[in-house]
Order: sequence, then structure tokens, then C-alpha cells
Amino acid sequence: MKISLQGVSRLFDGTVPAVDDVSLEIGSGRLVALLGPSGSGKTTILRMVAGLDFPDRGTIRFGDEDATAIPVARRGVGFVFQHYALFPHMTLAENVAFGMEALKPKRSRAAIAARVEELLGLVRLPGLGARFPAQISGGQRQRVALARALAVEPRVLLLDEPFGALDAAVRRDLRRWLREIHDELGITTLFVTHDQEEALDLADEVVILKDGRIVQAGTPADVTRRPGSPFVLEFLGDANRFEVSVDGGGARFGSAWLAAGGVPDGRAVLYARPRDLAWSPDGPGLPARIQRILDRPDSRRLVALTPEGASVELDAPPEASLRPGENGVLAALRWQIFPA
Ligand SMILES: Nc1ncnc2c1ncn2[C@@H]1O[C@H](COP(=O)(O)OP(=O)(O)OP(=O)(O)O)[C@@H](O)[C@H]1O
Repeated sequence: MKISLQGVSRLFDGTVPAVDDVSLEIGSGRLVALLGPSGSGKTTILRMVAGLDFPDRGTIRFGDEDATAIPVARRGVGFVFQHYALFPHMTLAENVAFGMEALKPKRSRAAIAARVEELLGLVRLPGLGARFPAQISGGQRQRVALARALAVEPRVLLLDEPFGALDAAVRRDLRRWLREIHDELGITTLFVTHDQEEALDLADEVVILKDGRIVQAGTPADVTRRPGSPFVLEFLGDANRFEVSVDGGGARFGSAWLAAGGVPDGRAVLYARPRDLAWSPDGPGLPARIQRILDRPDSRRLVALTPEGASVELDAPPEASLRPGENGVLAALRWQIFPA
């Protein structure tokens, strides 16, 4: 089921739109993430797709059908929200069966019981139907919430920060698991998160929002390799920012000359992520001094200070023999320049 939004706006108080002229297509069977800072309009878009809220302008189509004014009960969507808790007084099986009792045509009790067991198996919790929500972990509860959302055979699955309340390791596990389930079922899914890593790991396509507008959309590879603006570049991950001056297609970076293709002459901003800078004892680049060395399980990070007092972070190979206080140069391996 393809979903399309055309020129959708939502004004709550009539002044600043929470969602501002958003046009977006979610291809059938795709998993699309809405990513943006707090207040950028993600939840409002999701609620309008669900039929829990309605646009002031624009249309929402499900396939060829105009769904803009169809209420939630007739829209055929399943949702999982961070705080859309399971019913605590019901067993897991009763929670999953909850929406199925209202399905038409009516299912027999045996058919419902069989489907509940099948769904608990799908979310990798077979045989736990008799337990209560308090007797399972937070991660398992969100898996049951997904089984409950799937029980009504939705045409579309909507997830709003479903793993937001869980710790980092559990979130990573659930992310992989959700992707597997999605690949198994192929159900069109819209996922809201403010966690860049989650969106990039999980989605076929990432839609980045700011102040109710789409600032960039594309595959994870597109948006990370070709961020269209300083906002997207900074929002997607750690980046060092240097003020430079572009002159004749290049910019000076210490003693190095870096290409600035397409950027007009004048003041500009150069960005380099920690992995895009290398430390070397000498050679072309920006002079700096190592201030701190941060050894982490998956990387080694240097914090270096330039003579102007700017603090720069860069990755270094774990085996390099380096010491705080050492002088050297920052060499740029990859960079991006935007007009200031
Ligand atoms: N019911 C409402 N009445 C008035 N303003 C609202 C309402 N719901 C949301 N807003 C406003 O709309 C804007 C977008 O909110 P929304 O919840 O969609 O953002 P979000 O990107 O999902 O944020 P978060 O990540 O914090 O959940 C915010 O400025 C918010 O204050």
C-alpha cells in the first residue's frame, strides 16, 4: 500500500505551522524513517497518516484512495507508540487478541487463539501468551505491542519512537529484529525517531525534518554522503566546523589547499567528520596539539587544539603511538564546504 502526502500542513494555533507544506511518498512495502529534532513535526505527520489528527491543507492518499478525512478506525493502520502501553491486567495473549475481536468478518475463538500464537512466534516470544506485561522486559513488551499492532492486519504500520524508552543495547537488538520482521512481512512502514543512528540503520529512506518542513530525503547513503545543508550534516553526526575563505575554487586549511568546487568566493564553512581527518607529525594541513586521547571499544579519538584555540576531534588507529602534548598537523581526507 503506497502512501502519499501532497502539500500537507497543520496549524495548531493559526500562527506557526507544526507541519508546513509536506509532500512525501512512501512506496509500497518500504520502511521510511521521519527523522528530526524535537518539535520538527514528526509525530504530527504520523498522527495525520494514522487518522488521529487531520491536515488543515493538503491530501493524504492510501494507494489511489483519498484517505485525508477517513477516521482512524477505518484507515487500516497498526501503530506502536513509545507510551502506548499494553493493558497491564490482561495477559500477553489477551493484549494481542484485543483488536481482533472487532475484526470483520468475525473470527472464531480458536482462529483468534491460533493467530495470537502465530504472532507471538513472529515477534520471537512463542509460548509466553499466559504471562502478564509486568512479567516480561521492556524490550519484550514493545515486541508484544508490535504483535498487537499486526493482529488487526493493517495495511500500514506506524511506529513512533517505539524503542525510545529502552537502553542502547536493547534498542540496537530491536532495530535489527524490526528490520527482519519488516523484510518478512513487507508491510509499508513509517517510523518516527530523533535518533540518527536508528534511522540510518533501519530505513530504506530517511526523511529529515526541521520546523515542520522536509529539508532532505533520500537513502541513508544519499543523506550521509551528500548532505544538502549544514543543518543536515550537523544533525546526522559529529562534525568539526572550520570557518574558511574560498578563493578561486579552493580554501586554505592551514598549509593545505582544499578544493571547494561550486562554492562562490567569500566566507564559507568547512566541515570534516572525525573519521575524515588524520593526524600526522608533519606535512600539509592545520597545525595542532594533541590535548586528550579517548580510547573507546570501537575507536580511538583524539581531541586536538589548534593555535587559535579551536578544539577538533578526529579518529586515530588504535595502534598509533601518540601522547597528549604532541604537536603535529591535521590533514583533511574528506571535507564539505558550504557558503557561510
Ligand atoms: N495538540 C497540539 N496543540 C498545539 N500544538 C501542538 C500540538 N501537537 C504538537 N504541537 C506543536 O507542533 C510542533 C510539532 O510537534 P510534534 O510533536 O509533531 O514534533 P516532533 O518532531 O514529533 O517532536 P518530538 O520528537 O519532541 O516528539 C511543536 O511545536 C508542538 O509544540
